[in-house]
Amino acid sequence: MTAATRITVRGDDPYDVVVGTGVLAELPGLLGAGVRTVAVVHPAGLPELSRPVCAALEAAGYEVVSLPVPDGEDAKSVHVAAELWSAFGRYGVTRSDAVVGVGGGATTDLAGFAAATWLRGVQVVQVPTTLLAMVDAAVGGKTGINTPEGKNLVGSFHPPRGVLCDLATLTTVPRQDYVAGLAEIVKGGFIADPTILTLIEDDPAAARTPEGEHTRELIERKIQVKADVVGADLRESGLREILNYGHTLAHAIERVEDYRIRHGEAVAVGLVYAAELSHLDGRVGRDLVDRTRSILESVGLPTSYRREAWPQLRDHMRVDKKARGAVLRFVVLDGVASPARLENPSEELLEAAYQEVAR
Ligand SMILES: NC(=O)c1ccc[n+]([C@@H]2O[C@H](COP(=O)([O-])OP(=O)(O)OC[C@H]3O[C@@H](n4cnc5c(N)ncnc54)[C@H](O)[C@@H]3O)[C@@H](O)[C@H]2O)c1
Ligand SMILES: O=C(O)C(=O)C[C@@H](O)[C@H](O)[C@H](O)COP(=O)(O)O
Ligand SMILES: [Zn+2]
Repeated sequence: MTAATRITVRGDDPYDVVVGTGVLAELPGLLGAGVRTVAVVHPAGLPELSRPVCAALEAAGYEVVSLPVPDGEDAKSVHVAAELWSAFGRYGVTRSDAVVGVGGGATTDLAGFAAATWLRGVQVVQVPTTLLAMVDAAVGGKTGINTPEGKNLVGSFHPPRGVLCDLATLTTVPRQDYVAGLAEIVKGGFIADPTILTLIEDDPAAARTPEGEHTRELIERKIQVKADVVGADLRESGLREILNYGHTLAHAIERVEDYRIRHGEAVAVGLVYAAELSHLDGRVGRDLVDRTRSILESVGLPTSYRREAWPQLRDHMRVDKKARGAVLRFVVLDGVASPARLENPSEELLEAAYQEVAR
């Protein structure tokens, strides 16, 4: 066990992100007063993650309902959400009760969405167990599910009551899933915290493991970036869009792949595309694009995608949430830690940037 760090997310309903190793005992303290029943939503195939959570809650006197859901992205569907709503009804989850989401970002997105919609909103505490979920998905209150038309198209802003990141859970995360989480950390480096970039550049091999010398610092720095942004702009009326850097293309790739590519891997390609757009629009030098590619490749993330997919990708980008009518809007960079918006880029620019990531 290590001493816990508490990162506070400000806003109308502030909450803490608790980070440490062996910190599960902190979980009951994150629930609000008056909770009796806790519905624990978790991937069906990972009972070793949900069992200790349920046990800690039972030991603290809560009535615990264990609700297994499909693994990964398959959980983010209206059908699975409907099954959770039925279960909440059967087990009598009331407005004074709580949902706890345990798992990767897909599970916490679904659990948050189910909590946001049940009885028009019950409290949720997130217990992320992947790198990506700790540094991004579980923090900030964006919840969502996918529809046949695209990624996260249905959802709500529903901040958690608290977030518990037990770093001990990271030791079992498959290596490729762990590395995928680094894409969101690198994103945080480019939009806001350049120290993240130098920490990875100094020792990329260490960054790839939960045991790395700077792992905890990388995690806490990225959580701080996210906390600062969502604390100032929960509903993405402006500033929060910077967290979407790289995501316009990434979500289109995920849709084209029918979600059989990891979110973080698609984000890695999307980060290179956004850097290329920034360069071709005359905002940054080629060095920033090269640095983006080099840092992502140094940890084993992809930086290119199929050339022939462009027409399909372009079509899917239409439903990006930053679009306004037919006008596409991108987060780009004017430099490291200097995000900006690119509105209504020409088709030529969009395609020219894609040619640079195409293989
Ligand atoms: N809401 C947000 O702000 C936000 C931000 C970023 C990403 N996301 C979403 O997060 C999702 C991606 O999250 P992810 O990368 O965690 O993927 P994921 O949830 O699919 O998890 C990856 C895999 O790891 C398994 N797993 C989880 N914890 C484990 C553990 N401790 N040990 C072993 N296996 C474990 C999962 O069951 C899954 O098979 C996407 O749906 C993405 O859209 C949301
Ligand atoms: O928190 C945010 O805001 C983000 O954009 C973080 C992203 O990493 C995340 O993938 C998010 O779910 C994308 O949001 P969307 O609104 O484009 O679906
Ligand atoms: Zn993301």
